[in-house]
Amino acid sequence: MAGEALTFRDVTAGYSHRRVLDGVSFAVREGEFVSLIGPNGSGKSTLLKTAAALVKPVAGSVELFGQDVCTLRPSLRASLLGVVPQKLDAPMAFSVAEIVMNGRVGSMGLLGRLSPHDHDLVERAMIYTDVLDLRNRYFGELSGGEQQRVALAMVLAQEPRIIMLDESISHLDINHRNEVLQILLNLNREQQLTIVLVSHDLTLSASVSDRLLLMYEGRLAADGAPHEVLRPDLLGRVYDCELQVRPDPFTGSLQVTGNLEGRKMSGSPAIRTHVVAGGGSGIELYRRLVLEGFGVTTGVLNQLDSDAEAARALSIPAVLEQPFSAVGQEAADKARGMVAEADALIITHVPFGSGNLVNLQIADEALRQGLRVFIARGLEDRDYTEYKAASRLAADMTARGALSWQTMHELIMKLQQQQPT
Ligand SMILES: Nc1ncnc2c1ncn2[C@@H]1O[C@H](COP(=O)(O)OP(=O)(O)OP(=O)(O)O)[C@@H](O)[C@H]1O
Repeated sequence: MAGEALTFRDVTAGYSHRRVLDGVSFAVREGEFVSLIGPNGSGKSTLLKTAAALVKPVAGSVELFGQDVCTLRPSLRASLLGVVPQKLDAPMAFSVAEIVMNGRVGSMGLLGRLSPHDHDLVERAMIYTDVLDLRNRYFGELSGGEQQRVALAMVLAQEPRIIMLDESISHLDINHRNEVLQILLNLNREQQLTIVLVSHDLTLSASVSDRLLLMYEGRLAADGAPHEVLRPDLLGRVYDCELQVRPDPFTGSLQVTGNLEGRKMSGSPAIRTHVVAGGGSGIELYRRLVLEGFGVTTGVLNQLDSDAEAARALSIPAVLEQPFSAVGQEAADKARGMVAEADALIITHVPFGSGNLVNLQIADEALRQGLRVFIARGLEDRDYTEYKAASRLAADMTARGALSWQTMHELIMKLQQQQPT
């Protein structure tokens, strides 16, 4: 069995004021083709940077072929690992050929010259990636896709034993993307090159990879064969949306698709929601509810609150109170009128104080009248009312049938499951 090419042992890493990776452990064996997937900001690029020793772990260790990456000499590290970044930060006034030659710098002799063998490798890398015709052009004047192919050529010329690609094929047109993938697959099969591909294309990742690593909020949420990782329930939790997974009828490879058909069908809003928000706790939810085809009203919010701004931008009817004022009788009654038209009332992760407690009391009245009420979990941690009045009321409402929610995906599933008949 092949040895371990890349090993992460309980790695915690990040930037000066921000921890991103949190206890990440996995091993990629030599000759494996692995895709690293996960939502934006989940830590994929940071993981790649940690593997390349550009980010140093604050705990745990990273090994390349059994050697601690932080103690490897840069030239040895370059012979083991090549990273194709999302965007190559190369001097714009360098020619394509000069940049690709840069891939051989680590192996230059004492005289600092490239050997004929080096020149052959540079030329082959340019042929593989279809940039030979661009060899005399300035890097800065190339298109995004052309620049990505040059970056890949530079790493191929480096002849590393592991190649990591950070979304590096996303800008390529379909022909070049397929060609690059074919090159990677050939190198993987014929020369046991280990590949780690960061990709947002789950279908593509499933079709080319032996294994998928799924990142979520800086941790490894799943590690396994595509059919073990691409499970709708798991993807739903991680991506916070509904995804379908089916085998391709011709190739058998898994295909992951969003539920756009459902969205297109919803003409007039099937479910009208009233959202109790504030302090920015509603922005993402408003957007999501509107995109999913729900009717949305909101309030009572204070004018100038970021939720009030978001509601205005999304044309969501809102009841507003003066800035920095407690919710008054007139606004509360207007909100009651809106709630009377709703099929469900949602309380976000909004903090409660004496000024907005009335919003929770309106929700309580609605619950008593049979409206479905959804309360974001953890209200006790956001309760600034005297004697914890808000948490006590919320607990009482929960005992009388109010439902709790944490993620938007969970909330939307619950809203859809319980459509009014
Ligand atoms: N140089 C940096 N300094 C501080 N924080 C950073 C830095 N680079 C990234 N981050 C933060 O670290 C988190 C993880 O970012 P990272 O780029 O690793 O995610 P990703 O999964 O690659 O995202 P994407 O899919 O959007 O490329 C994000 O919250 C990001 O804002």
